[in-house]
Amino acid sequence: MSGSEVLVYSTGDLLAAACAARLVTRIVDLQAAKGSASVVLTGGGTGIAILEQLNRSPARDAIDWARLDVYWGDERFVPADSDERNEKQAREALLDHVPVDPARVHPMAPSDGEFGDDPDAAAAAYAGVLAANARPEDHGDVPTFDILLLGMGPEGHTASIFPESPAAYEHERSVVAVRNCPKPPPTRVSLTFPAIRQATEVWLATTGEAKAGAVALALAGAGEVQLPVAGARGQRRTLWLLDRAAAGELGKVYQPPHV
Ligand SMILES: O=C(O)[C@H](O)[C@@H](O)[C@H](O)[C@H](O)COP(=O)(O)O
Repeated sequence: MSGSEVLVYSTGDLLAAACAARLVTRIVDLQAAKGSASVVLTGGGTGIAILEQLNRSPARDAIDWARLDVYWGDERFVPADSDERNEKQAREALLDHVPVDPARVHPMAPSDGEFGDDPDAAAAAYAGVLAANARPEDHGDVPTFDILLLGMGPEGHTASIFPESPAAYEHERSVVAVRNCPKPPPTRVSLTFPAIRQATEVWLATTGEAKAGAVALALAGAGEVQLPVAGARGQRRTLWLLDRAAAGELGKVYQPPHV
């Protein structure tokens, strides 16, 4: 995966804290430069831990929260009040504790929302939200997200794009419904590769020995259909944030700059 930067941290907690610090700095710089910033959040333990660390950061309110656009890379298609919801977890970890502008926070629909139990309708609606927020300079129907956060699974899924799944072959639509996911819950809504690759920067944050093989394969150039995380690239930057365990197999194929 050419052009990837890899940062390795001694523990997952340090990774989450360091990623939170990076987010503060990057968002503050973006807001100073262009008056606003946009981030795409992810679910999963590492993604939520980053938000929890950001909420605890002494520099948290250096961010102008009212000028931050918040999207999600994927969502579990469950009722709004389900603890499985990425949105609910993100709100509890961070968003409910900072003065975001509700009009600039864009969750994906729940299974008991206006689209009922129809994940295809929820996906189409989110594609419409992205299109409505895209500007002419974005050259399409997806905003150029400033920072897109992702996690990954041991078999190489990212967002809710799983190996050899229909979503891994999707290159037209920006958002799709995902069914029969190996990682519960089984039904989700997810950005596709074209939407993910619209981001200026993609930050992949993962921890644990179970991910080490997929990390090494992705950085060695595996294909995105068999290993979707290999397809998660930013237009200008793809940054991998790993703990030592997740970087454990890199020695065989990749020598990251250890920090
Ligand atoms: O909704 C989800 O489940 C996530 O978007 C998913 O892609 C997650 O980021 C990875 O499965 C990693 O999860 P962990 O960090 O918990 O291993």
